[in-house]
Amino acid sequence: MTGDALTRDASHTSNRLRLAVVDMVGTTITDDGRTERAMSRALAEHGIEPGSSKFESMLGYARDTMGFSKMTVFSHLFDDAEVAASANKVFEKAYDEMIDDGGVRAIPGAEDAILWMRESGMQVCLATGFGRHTQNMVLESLGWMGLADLSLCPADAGRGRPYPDMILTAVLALDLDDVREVAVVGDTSSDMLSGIRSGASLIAGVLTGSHSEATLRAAGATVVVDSIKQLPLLVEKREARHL
Ligand SMILES: O=C(O)COP(=O)(O)O
Repeated sequence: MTGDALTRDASHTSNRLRLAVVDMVGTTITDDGRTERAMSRALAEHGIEPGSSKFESMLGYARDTMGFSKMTVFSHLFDDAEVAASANKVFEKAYDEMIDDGGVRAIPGAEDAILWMRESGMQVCLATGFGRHTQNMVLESLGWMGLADLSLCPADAGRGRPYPDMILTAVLALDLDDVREVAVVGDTSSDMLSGIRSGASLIAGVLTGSHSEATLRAAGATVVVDSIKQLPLLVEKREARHL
Protein backbone atom coordinates (compact mmCIF):
# COMPACT_ATOMS: atom_id res chain seq x y z
CA MET A 1 0.00 0.00 0.00
CA THR A 2 1.40 3.43 -0.87
CA GLY A 3 1.78 6.17 1.72
CA ASP A 4 -1.13 8.04 0.13
CA ALA A 5 -3.44 5.07 0.29
CA LEU A 6 -2.53 4.48 3.93
CA THR A 7 -3.25 8.10 4.84
CA ARG A 8 -6.57 7.94 3.03
CA ASP A 9 -7.45 4.77 4.88
CA ALA A 10 -6.45 6.08 8.29
CA SER A 11 -8.53 9.24 7.86
CA HIS A 12 -11.67 7.13 7.17
CA THR A 13 -12.70 9.46 4.35
CA SER A 14 -15.55 8.10 2.27
CA ASN A 15 -14.48 6.05 -0.65
CA ARG A 16 -15.64 6.58 -4.21
CA LEU A 17 -18.03 3.94 -5.49
CA ARG A 18 -16.18 1.53 -7.73
CA LEU A 19 -18.53 -1.44 -7.89
CA ALA A 20 -22.28 -1.94 -8.09
CA VAL A 21 -23.62 -5.38 -7.21
CA VAL A 22 -27.01 -5.39 -8.87
CA ASP A 23 -29.83 -7.89 -8.46
CA MET A 24 -31.65 -9.36 -11.47
CA VAL A 25 -35.38 -10.24 -11.07
CA GLY A 26 -37.28 -7.17 -9.87
CA THR A 27 -34.29 -4.86 -10.27
CA THR A 28 -32.89 -5.15 -13.80
CA ILE A 29 -35.36 -7.63 -15.28
CA THR A 30 -39.04 -8.32 -14.87
CA ASP A 31 -40.79 -11.64 -15.32
CA ASP A 32 -44.32 -10.57 -14.30
CA GLY A 33 -44.55 -13.15 -11.55
CA ARG A 34 -43.07 -16.04 -13.53
CA THR A 35 -40.60 -16.89 -10.74
CA GLU A 36 -43.59 -17.52 -8.49
CA ARG A 37 -45.41 -19.50 -11.19
CA ALA A 38 -42.38 -21.72 -11.73
CA MET A 39 -42.16 -22.24 -7.94
CA SER A 40 -45.86 -23.18 -7.88
CA ARG A 41 -45.35 -25.74 -10.62
CA ALA A 42 -42.42 -27.27 -8.73
CA LEU A 43 -44.56 -27.58 -5.56
CA ALA A 44 -47.55 -29.03 -7.44
CA GLU A 45 -45.38 -31.61 -9.21
CA HIS A 46 -44.05 -32.73 -5.83
CA GLY A 47 -47.36 -33.57 -4.27
CA ILE A 48 -48.40 -30.23 -2.77
CA GLU A 49 -52.03 -29.61 -3.69
CA PRO A 50 -52.49 -26.14 -5.25
CA GLY A 51 -54.83 -24.04 -3.09
CA SER A 52 -54.24 -26.15 0.05
CA SER A 53 -53.05 -24.38 3.18
CA LYS A 54 -49.72 -26.20 2.92
CA PHE A 55 -49.28 -24.96 -0.65
CA GLU A 56 -50.14 -21.37 0.36
CA SER A 57 -47.77 -21.41 3.32
CA MET A 58 -44.93 -22.83 1.20
CA LEU A 59 -45.54 -20.22 -1.48
CA GLY A 60 -45.68 -17.54 1.23
CA TYR A 61 -42.24 -18.62 2.41
CA ALA A 62 -40.96 -18.49 -1.19
CA ARG A 63 -42.36 -14.94 -1.51
CA ASP A 64 -40.80 -13.75 1.76
CA THR A 65 -37.45 -15.19 0.78
CA MET A 66 -37.33 -13.84 -2.79
CA GLY A 67 -33.69 -13.31 -3.66
CA PHE A 68 -32.47 -16.27 -1.58
CA SER A 69 -30.79 -19.13 -3.41
CA LYS A 70 -33.64 -21.10 -5.00
CA MET A 71 -31.94 -24.37 -4.05
CA THR A 72 -31.80 -23.20 -0.41
CA VAL A 73 -35.50 -22.34 -0.51
CA PHE A 74 -36.42 -25.81 -1.82
CA SER A 75 -34.14 -27.42 0.77
CA HIS A 76 -36.06 -25.56 3.49
CA LEU A 77 -39.44 -26.53 2.02
CA PHE A 78 -38.71 -30.24 1.54
CA ASP A 79 -37.00 -32.33 4.23
CA ASP A 80 -35.74 -34.87 1.72
CA ALA A 81 -32.67 -33.58 -0.15
CA GLU A 82 -33.53 -35.59 -3.27
CA VAL A 83 -37.04 -34.18 -3.42
CA ALA A 84 -35.63 -30.65 -2.96
CA ALA A 85 -33.17 -31.17 -5.82
CA SER A 86 -35.93 -32.56 -8.02
CA ALA A 87 -38.22 -29.59 -7.22
CA ASN A 88 -35.36 -27.23 -8.11
CA LYS A 89 -35.00 -29.04 -11.47
CA VAL A 90 -38.72 -28.63 -12.20
CA PHE A 91 -38.42 -24.94 -11.27
CA GLU A 92 -35.51 -24.47 -13.68
CA LYS A 93 -37.27 -26.31 -16.50
CA ALA A 94 -40.48 -24.32 -16.00
CA TYR A 95 -38.50 -21.06 -15.99
CA ASP A 96 -36.66 -22.09 -19.20
CA GLU A 97 -40.03 -22.51 -20.91
CA MET A 98 -41.15 -19.11 -19.67
CA ILE A 99 -37.97 -17.52 -21.04
CA ASP A 100 -38.56 -19.26 -24.39
CA ASP A 101 -42.07 -17.78 -24.45
CA GLY A 102 -40.55 -14.29 -24.13
CA GLY A 103 -41.69 -13.84 -20.54
CA VAL A 104 -38.53 -12.23 -19.22
CA ARG A 105 -37.85 -8.60 -20.15
CA ALA A 106 -35.42 -5.87 -19.17
CA ILE A 107 -36.75 -3.25 -16.78
CA PRO A 108 -36.87 0.03 -18.74
CA GLY A 109 -33.65 1.96 -18.23
CA ALA A 110 -31.76 -0.92 -16.59
CA GLU A 111 -29.37 -1.51 -19.45
CA ASP A 112 -28.63 2.22 -19.78
CA ALA A 113 -27.99 2.48 -16.02
CA ILE A 114 -25.51 -0.40 -16.18
CA LEU A 115 -23.76 1.09 -19.22
CA TRP A 116 -23.66 4.50 -17.50
CA MET A 117 -21.98 3.01 -14.45
CA ARG A 118 -19.39 1.24 -16.55
CA GLU A 119 -18.70 4.34 -18.61
CA SER A 120 -18.28 6.36 -15.43
CA GLY A 121 -15.54 3.97 -14.29
CA MET A 122 -17.50 1.68 -11.98
CA GLN A 123 -17.57 -2.08 -12.34
CA VAL A 124 -20.89 -3.91 -12.32
CA CYS A 125 -21.74 -7.39 -11.06
CA LEU A 126 -25.17 -8.96 -11.79
CA ALA A 127 -26.11 -11.21 -8.86
CA THR A 128 -29.06 -13.56 -8.48
CA GLY A 129 -30.76 -16.24 -6.40
CA PHE A 130 -31.17 -18.37 -9.52
CA GLY A 131 -28.79 -21.21 -10.27
CA ARG A 132 -26.08 -20.76 -12.90
CA HIS A 133 -28.16 -22.43 -15.64
CA THR A 134 -31.13 -20.07 -15.21
CA GLN A 135 -28.91 -17.02 -14.81
CA ASN A 136 -27.17 -17.82 -18.11
CA MET A 137 -30.48 -18.50 -19.88
CA VAL A 138 -31.79 -15.10 -18.74
CA LEU A 139 -28.61 -13.24 -19.72
CA GLU A 140 -28.52 -14.95 -23.12
CA SER A 141 -32.18 -14.31 -23.86
CA LEU A 142 -31.68 -10.59 -23.25
CA GLY A 143 -28.38 -10.38 -25.14
CA TRP A 144 -26.78 -9.39 -21.83
CA MET A 145 -23.80 -11.77 -21.82
CA GLY A 146 -20.90 -9.38 -21.31
CA LEU A 147 -23.11 -6.42 -20.32
CA ALA A 148 -21.68 -6.48 -16.79
CA ASP A 149 -18.09 -7.11 -15.67
CA LEU A 150 -19.19 -10.18 -13.74
CA SER A 151 -22.26 -12.29 -13.04
CA LEU A 152 -22.59 -14.37 -9.89
CA CYS A 153 -25.02 -16.98 -8.59
CA PRO A 154 -25.04 -18.47 -5.07
CA ALA A 155 -22.94 -21.52 -6.02
CA ASP A 156 -20.15 -19.23 -7.29
CA ALA A 157 -19.85 -17.63 -3.87
CA GLY A 158 -20.70 -20.28 -1.29
CA ARG A 159 -24.02 -19.03 0.02
CA GLY A 160 -26.71 -16.86 -1.55
CA ARG A 161 -28.55 -13.98 0.08
CA PRO A 162 -29.13 -12.88 2.79
CA TYR A 163 -25.47 -13.75 3.34
CA PRO A 164 -22.90 -11.32 1.94
CA ASP A 165 -20.96 -13.98 0.01
CA MET A 166 -21.79 -12.89 -3.55
CA ILE A 167 -20.89 -9.26 -2.78
CA LEU A 168 -17.63 -10.23 -1.09
CA THR A 169 -16.81 -12.62 -3.94
CA ALA A 170 -17.27 -9.73 -6.39
CA VAL A 171 -15.02 -7.52 -4.24
CA LEU A 172 -12.25 -10.13 -4.42
CA ALA A 173 -12.78 -11.08 -8.08
CA LEU A 174 -12.77 -7.47 -9.22
CA ASP A 175 -9.84 -6.51 -7.02
CA LEU A 176 -11.37 -3.71 -4.95
CA ASP A 177 -9.46 -2.12 -2.06
CA ASP A 178 -12.36 -1.63 0.29
CA VAL A 179 -15.94 -2.87 0.73
CA ARG A 180 -17.00 0.74 1.27
CA GLU A 181 -16.49 1.23 -2.46
CA VAL A 182 -19.50 -1.01 -3.13
CA ALA A 183 -23.11 -0.12 -3.92
CA VAL A 184 -25.71 -2.87 -3.60
CA VAL A 185 -28.96 -2.50 -5.53
CA GLY A 186 -32.01 -4.74 -5.19
CA ASP A 187 -35.76 -5.09 -4.72
CA THR A 188 -35.92 -7.45 -1.74
CA SER A 189 -35.17 -7.42 1.98
CA SER A 190 -32.58 -10.16 1.38
CA ASP A 191 -30.71 -7.89 -1.05
CA MET A 192 -30.64 -5.13 1.58
CA LEU A 193 -29.53 -7.44 4.40
CA SER A 194 -26.75 -8.94 2.28
CA GLY A 195 -25.60 -5.38 1.57
CA ILE A 196 -25.52 -4.47 5.27
CA ARG A 197 -23.68 -7.65 6.13
CA SER A 198 -21.07 -7.02 3.43
CA GLY A 199 -20.15 -3.53 4.66
CA ALA A 200 -21.21 -1.83 1.39
CA SER A 201 -21.73 1.90 1.83
CA LEU A 202 -24.68 2.46 -0.51
CA ILE A 203 -27.58 0.02 -0.22
CA ALA A 204 -30.28 1.07 -2.62
CA GLY A 205 -33.76 -0.44 -2.70
CA VAL A 206 -35.85 -0.22 -5.86
CA LEU A 207 -39.63 -0.43 -6.07
CA THR A 208 -39.90 -2.34 -9.36
CA GLY A 209 -39.96 -5.76 -7.71
CA SER A 210 -41.10 -7.77 -4.73
CA HIS A 211 -40.89 -5.68 -1.57
CA SER A 212 -42.31 -2.35 -0.38
CA GLU A 213 -40.35 0.73 0.66
CA ALA A 214 -41.12 0.02 4.34
CA THR A 215 -39.81 -3.56 4.05
CA LEU A 216 -36.67 -2.45 2.22
CA ARG A 217 -35.95 0.30 4.78
CA ALA A 218 -36.55 -2.07 7.69
CA ALA A 219 -34.02 -4.47 6.14
CA GLY A 220 -31.34 -1.77 5.93
CA ALA A 221 -31.78 0.20 2.69
CA THR A 222 -29.82 3.44 2.94
CA VAL A 223 -31.97 4.86 0.13
CA VAL A 224 -35.06 3.75 -1.79
CA VAL A 225 -35.79 4.85 -5.37
CA ASP A 226 -38.56 4.04 -7.84
CA SER A 227 -36.29 2.18 -10.22
CA ILE A 228 -32.71 1.45 -11.21
CA LYS A 229 -33.18 4.30 -13.71
CA GLN A 230 -32.46 6.69 -10.81
CA LEU A 231 -29.17 5.04 -9.94
CA PRO A 232 -26.88 7.25 -12.08
CA LEU A 233 -28.35 10.37 -10.45
CA LEU A 234 -27.94 8.83 -7.02
CA VAL A 235 -24.31 7.95 -7.67
CA GLU A 236 -23.57 11.42 -9.10
CA LYS A 237 -25.11 13.13 -6.05
CA ARG A 238 -23.14 10.95 -3.67
CA GLU A 239 -19.88 11.54 -5.50
CA ALA A 240 -20.52 15.31 -5.58
CA ARG A 241 -21.04 15.32 -1.79
CA HIS A 242 -17.78 13.51 -1.27
CA LEU A 243 -15.60 15.52 -3.64
O1 LIG B 1 -36.22 -14.50 -7.02
C1 LIG B 1 -35.06 -14.95 -7.08
O2 LIG B 1 -34.48 -15.43 -6.13
C2 LIG B 1 -34.33 -14.89 -8.38
O3 LIG B 1 -34.26 -13.61 -8.70
P1 LIG B 1 -33.13 -12.59 -8.30
O4 LIG B 1 -32.37 -12.45 -9.57
O5 LIG B 1 -33.92 -11.38 -7.95
O6 LIG B 1 -32.35 -13.10 -7.16
